[in-house]
Amino acid sequence: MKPRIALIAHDMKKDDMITLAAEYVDFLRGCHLTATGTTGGRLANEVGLTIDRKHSGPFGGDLQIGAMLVEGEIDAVIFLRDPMTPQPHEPDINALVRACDVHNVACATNVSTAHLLLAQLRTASRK
Ligand SMILES: O=C(CO)COP(=O)(O)O
Repeated sequence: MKPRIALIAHDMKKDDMITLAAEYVDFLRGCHLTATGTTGGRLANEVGLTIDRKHSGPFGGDLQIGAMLVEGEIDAVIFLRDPMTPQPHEPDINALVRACDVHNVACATNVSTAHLLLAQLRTASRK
């Protein structure tokens, strides 16, 4: 089965997400990708990925992805959070990260961990 990966980035981290996705584009093309609205739009336009786009984070996108995760529909989350900027939907962000912990779903919240996670998933997919 294709890895099912959620990709989410706050505004100050979106450029990092684009760079990361471009680096793993060949692998990501073979995955089922879900993203919050604006992140997904940029990944589609700038990296050419096919993405299942949910609402923007502040409008419930994190919660939609959290609900998918609870239903067992997401294998890994790359969530590049901005720790320096207050977000209006902080409770939704915490709910998504908590859901990852509750359901033991891998969740990378910074670029270094995202590299480790994507590299591992890519290696596993080649076996
Ligand atoms: O706010 C977000 C995650 O909490 C991301 O939402 P967007 O991808 O729509 O900017």
